[in-house]
Amino acid sequence: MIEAVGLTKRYGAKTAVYNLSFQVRPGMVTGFLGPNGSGKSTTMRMILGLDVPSEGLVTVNGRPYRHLPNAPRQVGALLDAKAIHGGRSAYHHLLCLAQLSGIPARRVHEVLGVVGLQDVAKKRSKGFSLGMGQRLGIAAALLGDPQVLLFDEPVNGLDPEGILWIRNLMKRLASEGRTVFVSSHLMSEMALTADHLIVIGRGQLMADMSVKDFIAHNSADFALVRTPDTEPEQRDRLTTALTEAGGAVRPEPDGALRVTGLPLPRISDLAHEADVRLWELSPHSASLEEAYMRMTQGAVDYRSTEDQRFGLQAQAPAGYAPGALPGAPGAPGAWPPPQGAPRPGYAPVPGQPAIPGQPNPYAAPPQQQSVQAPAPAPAAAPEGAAAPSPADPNQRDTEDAR
Ligand SMILES: Nc1ncnc2c1ncn2[C@@H]1O[C@H](COP(=O)(O)OP(=O)(O)OP(=O)(O)O)[C@@H](O)[C@H]1O
Repeated sequence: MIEAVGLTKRYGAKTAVYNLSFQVRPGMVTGFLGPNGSGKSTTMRMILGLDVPSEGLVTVNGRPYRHLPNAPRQVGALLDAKAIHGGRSAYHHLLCLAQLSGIPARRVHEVLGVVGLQDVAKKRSKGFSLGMGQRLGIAAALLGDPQVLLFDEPVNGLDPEGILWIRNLMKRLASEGRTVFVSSHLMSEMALTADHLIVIGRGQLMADMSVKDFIAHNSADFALVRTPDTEPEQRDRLTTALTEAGGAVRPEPDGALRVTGLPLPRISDLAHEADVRLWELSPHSASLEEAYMRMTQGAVDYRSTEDQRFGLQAQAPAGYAPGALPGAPGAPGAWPPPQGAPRPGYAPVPGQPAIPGQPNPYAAPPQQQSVQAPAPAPAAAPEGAAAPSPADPNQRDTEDAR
């Protein structure tokens, strides 16, 4: 179990992590998500005692990492796969680590097999591809057979086969009762791998909940409605009828209508009453990626001028005056938003109005949830965002089930 309480890290004037409190429990894979520069690596470094918190505390199995007896046997981590002495072979790299922690040499052979590097164990690691380096880093994390594992972007550089392998590995480690904490930018991968999510934005906790709840709380279910292409007036008539009935209607690029706020049978009845034929009426749920984009919209430091994310927001409620892009000073999505102001950077929280005093038209049935509106904290745009790496060939491990 990993537990953070009021964890804060400042680098001079820069607050990288602010007042983070969360628990990472054993027996499940917990995904750690956040935009570039949101403080994920800093948090992981503090968990591992590589950075000292400015305030607060983080413990592993009840103790700060530096106070853990024989820490490498309790905690394994992949932080930076490139942090390897390139002149050493994979075998010798692992053997050195094992000897430092009193781990028997036979364990080196075991982990080389687990990660599929047994055939290149004697080769110098400087000739390794990015994916092979990732596997070597994972082998090092597994060396002490630890109960707690941290992986920072473990699928970085892995090809589809490698990604599948690591997905299965993490699930297996969690099913053995271990604590598995993994950061990733790949939402589709997290949706398949993680059971639970901790999401941060600009160093602050934004969500701590199951993947299922996260999607339910941060995405509005919607209906896709399609009228005959050849009769645009039917589409206009239906748009009017649905809007008058309280639905929010947004045209899709392919000519369909995306409708929120009305149940499917009601849409069907309204179409019938308006004498409109339907070619499609289908229910849809947002993906984890869409839910994540909606939640973190206001907490992104780096954004292309061609970024399409704005379109992922739920349509603004009546009376809402859109302004500059979220994050711009003085814009509705500026960080931190003024007290009580609408938050265009976030999907309306289910059960809560997007604008105080007005109903939330996209609301799912009210449920208990723990999305947190970050408290004001000093934050400035960090430098140097890492780009995802292309896939590259990798080895196959001895435990590959396929
Ligand atoms: N040693 C340091 N000195 C000064 N600032 C730092 C240091 N380490 C991190 N930061 C800053 O703290 C912020 C959080 O960085 P961090 O690397 O933890 O984010 P991240 O979420 O891991 O980002 P990414 O997803 O891009 O890897 C960034 O603004 C970064 O520039």
